[in-house]
Amino acid sequence: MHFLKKYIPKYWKNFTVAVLFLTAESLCELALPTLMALIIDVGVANRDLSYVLRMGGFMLLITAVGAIAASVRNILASRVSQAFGTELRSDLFARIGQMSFTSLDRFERASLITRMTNDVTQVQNFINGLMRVFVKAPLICIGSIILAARLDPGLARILYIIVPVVALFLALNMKIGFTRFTLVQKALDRMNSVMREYLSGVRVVKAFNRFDYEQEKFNNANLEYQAGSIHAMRATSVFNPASALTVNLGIIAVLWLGGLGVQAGDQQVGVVMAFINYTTQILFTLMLISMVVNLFIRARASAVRISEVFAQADPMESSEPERELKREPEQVSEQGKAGSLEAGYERGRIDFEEVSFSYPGASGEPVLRQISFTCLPGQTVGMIGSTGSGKSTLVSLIPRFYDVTSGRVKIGGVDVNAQDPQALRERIAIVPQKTMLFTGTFMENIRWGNEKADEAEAAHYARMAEADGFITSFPEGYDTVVGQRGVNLSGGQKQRVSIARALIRKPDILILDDCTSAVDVATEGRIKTALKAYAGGVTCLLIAQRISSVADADHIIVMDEGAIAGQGTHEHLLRTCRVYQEIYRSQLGKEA
Ligand SMILES: Nc1ncnc2c1ncn2[C@@H]1O[C@H](COP(=O)(O)OP(=O)(O)OP(=O)(O)O)[C@@H](O)[C@H]1O
Repeated sequence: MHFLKKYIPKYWKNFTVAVLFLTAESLCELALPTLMALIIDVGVANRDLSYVLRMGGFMLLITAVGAIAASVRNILASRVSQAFGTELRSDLFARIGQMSFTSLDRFERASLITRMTNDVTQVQNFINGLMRVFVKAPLICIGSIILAARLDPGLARILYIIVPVVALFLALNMKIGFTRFTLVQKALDRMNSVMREYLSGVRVVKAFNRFDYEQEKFNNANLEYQAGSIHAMRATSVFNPASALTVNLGIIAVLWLGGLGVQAGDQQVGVVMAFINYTTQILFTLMLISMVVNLFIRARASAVRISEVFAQADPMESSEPERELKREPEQVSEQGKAGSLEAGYERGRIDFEEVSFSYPGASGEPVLRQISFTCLPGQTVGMIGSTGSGKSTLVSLIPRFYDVTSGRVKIGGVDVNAQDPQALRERIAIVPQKTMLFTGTFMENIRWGNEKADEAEAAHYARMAEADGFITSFPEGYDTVVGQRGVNLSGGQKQRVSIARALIRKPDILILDDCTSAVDVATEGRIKTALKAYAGGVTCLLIAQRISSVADADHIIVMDEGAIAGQGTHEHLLRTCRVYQEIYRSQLGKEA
């Protein structure tokens, strides 16, 4: 839970001020029973009305001071806990944003949402609770014991018994509650996960009429959450009544022994009443502690889950920083020469050298085996192969979404492991296989790729991606709001908007991962012609299912079961590559 340390310097001052007001509030509360004992034993016993009024007025004043201190403390407590919660959520969001795919894959997406929301709230509630009992509880508890002992050392022995017993109950409560509340948070994760999956697949669920099945899945997760919560509550519920019972037994003992003392004339009524007040205050404080202990148990379970996100070691963070843009010229030409006829610095050049890759945590055969190829700047390289042959995985190594298991991926002649992932990605634009648009207008979605680009540029690239036609057919044109994930668009329309979003980035390397699969052949042809004009010095990697999509590429790579089955031009592959011939035959129905 080291992550909490970061917030201490920022909030300790307000926290301390809140605690000071809390101390004032506690001192006021502590003084009241003694004042009351004086009113009864001195004022009432001696029928001294002016003493009663004076002390009564003093009690009122002290109560008012206590109330003001409590209000200020409440305001400060809310301010500190809310500000802390907001900052923690924001830091978590930033941390998740920095995570590599390797780290992200370790967490369920729904679990990350629960951690950012519910878990942060639990910690925030605890901090708030802490400012209600921190200092106050021990102060009132110890102060009550001392003041009660001063009033009557004999009766105080009862307190020496009940306080440790109640403290033991609190400790047990904490120990038993922690594991159970951790399980409750996990059950909440599962429930969120079912909900999230349902919402993202709602069309499929409706198309297959499987709502009942999904409903049952949700109900099961919901019941599991309920059972977990009940189990946790049940396991810890015994401790509060047990504490109350212990204290009440103590009060009975005080009444009994005090009553005997009063009867025998050794004891004053006011003292017995003050003693009972102090005992009740102790009970109240211990209850308060118990409430905060419960908050603490949940907060601790939540803080552990939050710290897992912060502690997620990211292999990419530990690698060397970017240095390729500042390389010495001699070094550049040497690296540039390797495997290339052209020397010098080539930002769009891609080299794969004997690359093998397995997804972190996955067992079995590597997804990619001994991949070697080179894309020269400005080349259009097609990539084709059966489904699951590793095409998307291969291109995900270029922006360093994952680190290779062995071999080297070089961009611009420099190993990607020696480059800062963020700077590297600045130079690459990807149109992913699964199109993703964000809530906002067409214009916002396209300019999302490059904030600096103006509206005319956005329209220019939309035309290039064959998106301008259908965008302008909407009454509000580029200002039409695209629903969440582009829900109000067809698959092909979404693909074209995401192509425009990539083009506006003006990258050194453009990766198009099967992004015209939902576009008709004629439109695809026009996009490709436009891309040729656009490409210039841009290296374009084009993954496709249709051979016609890659046939005119400068170079084609054929993937088969994680390895390269052949590479070269269309004609060369038709002559030499069996896998390519098979794809060609299956698609065109003619012999190669
Ligand atoms: N995040 C992941 N974790 C573990 N394995 C994965 C992951 N993503 C893909 N795989 C596996 O890697 C292999 C290659 O998948 P990949 O998506 O790269 O293939 P592809 O050639 O792009 O397929 P398609 O043409 O269907 O998109 C598959 O066997 C797949 O199961």
